[in-house]
Amino acid sequence: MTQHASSGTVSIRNAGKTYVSRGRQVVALDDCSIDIQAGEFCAIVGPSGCGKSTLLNAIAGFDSLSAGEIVLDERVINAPGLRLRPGPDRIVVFQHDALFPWATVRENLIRAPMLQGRLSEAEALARARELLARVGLADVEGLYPGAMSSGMCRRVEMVRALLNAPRILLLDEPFRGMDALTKSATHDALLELHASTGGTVLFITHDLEEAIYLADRVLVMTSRPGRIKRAIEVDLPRPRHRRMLTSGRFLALHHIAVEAVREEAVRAFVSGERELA
Ligand SMILES: Nc1ncnc2c1ncn2[C@@H]1O[C@H](COP(=O)(O)OP(=O)(O)OP(=O)(O)O)[C@@H](O)[C@H]1O
Repeated sequence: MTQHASSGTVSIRNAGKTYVSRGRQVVALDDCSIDIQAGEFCAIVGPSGCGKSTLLNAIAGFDSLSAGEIVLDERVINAPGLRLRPGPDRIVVFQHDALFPWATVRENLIRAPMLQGRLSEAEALARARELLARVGLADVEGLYPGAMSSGMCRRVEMVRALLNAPRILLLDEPFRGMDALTKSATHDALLELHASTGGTVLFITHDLEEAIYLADRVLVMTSRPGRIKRAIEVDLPRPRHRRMLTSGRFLALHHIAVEAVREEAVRAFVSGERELA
């Protein structure tokens, strides 16, 4: 099961992405560079439209870079002209529901590893049950997604992603729109899964509190064209607990992140005004 998870080093080197839409060029990323260590939990924050999803999609292999390269465990996975190969080594969890509605939780979980021949049915089921128990869902395997809350579905999706033992788990605002209690329980489920599987995680969010609570490093992106403006080391101990949210250190980190993002949001606003002028 852990054939990928012991690795997961990502190098983003001078990445650039320019979209051409209706004859107009949009430079989403420019000279964006960062190294992410194996097992590291990084959160990416930044103003709306700064290129966060573009970067995540480039790592996932959904869209090509226009410049630079992305290297995963010494293999170039994205560069201009390179044939992209998205696969189970890089799994994305989105905000919207992605479970098969016509299949039970058990079928949703064990299908891919069995079809790929990586795990037998018994192995997949044992691993699925172990991970479900870790996120407080020991008794849901016979349910259909329609019978579960969004928070439960998102936890099952994270378990499904990790059953594929990805080198990197990519999450694009997966908890957006959840109520505070559900969000908090889902944070702790993700932390538990990260602690027990040890894989690399890249998590996009607008919620700076969430970013600091979960991550080892918070990467703040500039306004478009996006690049990494600042990497904030989150030196809070693990395991994380909700009571840390009110600690002096947490509040200091939050202040640093808010200021960094605010600066970029203002810059985006000003450049938007100039574009309109
Ligand atoms: N397929 C596309 N074609 C043209 N422009 C695009 C395309 N996808 C994204 N863009 C533009 O690229 C820029 C970056 O978009 P992206 O979705 O990566 O930003 P983001 O930081 O994830 O935004 P948000 O926080 O609002 O989700 C935006 O200006 C967006 O309009």
